[in-house]
Amino acid sequence: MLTEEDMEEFLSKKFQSEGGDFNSQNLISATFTGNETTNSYENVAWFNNQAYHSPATSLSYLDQAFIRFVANRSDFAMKLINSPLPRKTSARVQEELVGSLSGFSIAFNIVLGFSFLAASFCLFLVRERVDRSSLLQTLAGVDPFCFWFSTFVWDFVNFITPCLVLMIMFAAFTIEELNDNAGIVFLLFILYCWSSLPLMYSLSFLFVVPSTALVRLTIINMITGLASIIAVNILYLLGLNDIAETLNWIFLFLPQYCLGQGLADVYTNHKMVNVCTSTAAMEETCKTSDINFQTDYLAWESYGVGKSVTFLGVQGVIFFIIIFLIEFDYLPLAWRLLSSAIKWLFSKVVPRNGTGPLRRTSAEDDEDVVNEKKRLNETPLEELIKTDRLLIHNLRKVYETGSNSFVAVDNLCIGIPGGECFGLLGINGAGKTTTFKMLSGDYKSTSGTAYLEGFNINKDLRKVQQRLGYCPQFDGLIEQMTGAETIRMFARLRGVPEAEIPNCVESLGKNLHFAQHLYKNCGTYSGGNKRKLGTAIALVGNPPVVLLDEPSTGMDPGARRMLWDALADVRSQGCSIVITSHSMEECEALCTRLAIMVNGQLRCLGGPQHLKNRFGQGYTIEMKMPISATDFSAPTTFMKQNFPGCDVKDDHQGLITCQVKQYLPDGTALKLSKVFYLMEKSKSEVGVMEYTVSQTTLEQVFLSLVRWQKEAADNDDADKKND
Ligand SMILES: Nc1ncnc2c1ncn2[C@@H]1O[C@H](COP(=O)(O)OP(=O)(O)OP(=O)(O)O)[C@@H](O)[C@H]1O
Repeated sequence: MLTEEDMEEFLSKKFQSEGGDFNSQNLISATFTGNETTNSYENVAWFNNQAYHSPATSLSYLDQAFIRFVANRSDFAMKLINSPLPRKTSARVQEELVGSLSGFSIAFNIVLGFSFLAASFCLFLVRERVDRSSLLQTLAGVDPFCFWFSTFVWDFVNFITPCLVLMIMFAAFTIEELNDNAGIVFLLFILYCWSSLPLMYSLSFLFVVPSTALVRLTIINMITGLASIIAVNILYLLGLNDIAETLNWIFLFLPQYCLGQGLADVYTNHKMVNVCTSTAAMEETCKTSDINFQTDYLAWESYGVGKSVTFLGVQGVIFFIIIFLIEFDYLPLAWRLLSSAIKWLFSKVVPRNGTGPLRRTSAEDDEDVVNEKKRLNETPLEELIKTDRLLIHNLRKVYETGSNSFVAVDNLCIGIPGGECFGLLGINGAGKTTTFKMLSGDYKSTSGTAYLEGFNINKDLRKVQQRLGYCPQFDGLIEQMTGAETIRMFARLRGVPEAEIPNCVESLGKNLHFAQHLYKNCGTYSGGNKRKLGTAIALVGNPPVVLLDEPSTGMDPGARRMLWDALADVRSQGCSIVITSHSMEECEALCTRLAIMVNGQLRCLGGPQHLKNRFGQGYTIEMKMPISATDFSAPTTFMKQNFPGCDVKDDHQGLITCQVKQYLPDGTALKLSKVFYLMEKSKSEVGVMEYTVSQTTLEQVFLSLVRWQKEAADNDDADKKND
């Protein structure tokens, strides 16, 4: 359409009148102004910038129209070719490098996801270690190599599965840079599993709460992986190649970094290889522009992944060595030696007042305890091994808490023959569990040792553990397994023949009275049933020595008696049992010998009757008075007059309890016949309705001995307050 109007006005009117979309209606136009006489023209080609080729098309049409007009040839036609100039090779390479940033973002996201995935493998390990379940497995004969190998194989299978899914996704989304090198990418994934799993295992030893371990290890993985990759790549982009190269070497010791950098390198190298090997000219340009690419993807130089692959492989070996150094106590030992050296140096620089570890007030040495100590220290070991199945020889444990040391077990000496049930009694904190932990190898003793069937716990711990059944104070069960599965697992570990296992499971369930719960998950068990299962685990495979730490806690009276029967059976078959309990009834029912621990030392040692005879304070007499009686002075006076030194313990609800001394002031023993004669007399003289005479109970012996620990503790507290 021709017009003489101003072009902008013309176009806006046309747009308004025709309506529709401006960009599709108005592509090109032209304005011609000029003077034929002076032969001067000013032509303008207009174009809509939305269309790629509109400038060239517009110019072409304008030129064609102008030539037709000037040459007066209406058939004149022009053909226009619009083609970009060829780009510089270096510009193309640069463009590919910028494009390879998507390789970086793929690597970044994979590392982010793997930070969570890798950390999740520590959850079960921390739980097993803290619940003492792994200790029980070790006691059942699991070799540490076997434990870590099977853990690794299982975790590896679980880890490699998401890696395979990722590779399927690369294929589905046609990420050809990774698909074309699937072998290398898969190798990176395999080696990442190989190195990151043992790293997580060794770090899991630092934690006691599984969820804390998961969160902290995820954060550690994210920081070591993402921050390191970002830092190195930004430094390269900023041209700070020297610093980036140094950091690259340092970060190669981190599995996360190796994986991320490796994947990004595979991606970039693929792009570079494609560009630089497309023509000879490109290859030349790449060489002259110092652009790195490797036709061998496993090359050591950039962008090969040789370094990442090698370092991932080496890391796996190093982290496994660390696990075994921890497992065999070399690393904790080195740490203890280092911290003692630092403490020693520090004490030289800043002298401290103090007399070494806080030793709890010492008990007066009892004759039986002294004799046992003497026997164990003076008899040759070869002789003792013949008579005593378990020998606890000057066992001592000092806990280091911050700057303080605390003696929990103080030179314990006990010999326990085969077929004995030995009770270790004491109030809370006396040191019983610590003793068990040292015997089971859970804790190292500070000094002294123990021998089980001649094997020294400090030198042949594995052999000791294989001969020991242990029911710890806290259950140590894997909550996802049923009771039957748990017993079956421990039976297999202890080498019970496969054919006998079903019978073993059923009989333990029946004897310990929890057969109806055998096929339920342990996590759903009540406290008492958990203790029954814990005891069953300790008894699986008939070990020669069984340690039971408060096995009957939480059991109902019926179940408790069933447990006693089961333990009595086991003892009669020749097994030595060492039991701790707060139930004196249980100790009287089960123990052939017992010791009471006070402040980490033995306060007394011997059979229940022997202890009652030695430490008993005579007889306990209970008198029942008529309900209407309100004045008890007459019976009280009667008792005090007839039984010198009589202690009236209680006088409520018409019930009077008196403690009568076994020996009279002149040293002669009080005869039972005299006791009954006087009590019969009390019926007629002071109106006693009924009476009972009983010997001092074990509980009374216990209370009289441990009262000493309480008093000592109270005195210690008072001293501290005074300080
Ligand atoms: N890991 C530890 N670090 C520091 N002190 C500890 C540690 N474990 C135990 N103790 C302390 O050692 C002492 C003995 O503890 P232990 O658990 O052996 O007592 P226990 O006789 O088994 O008590 P309970 O009857 O309550 O089980 C206690 O004073 C306790 O606080």
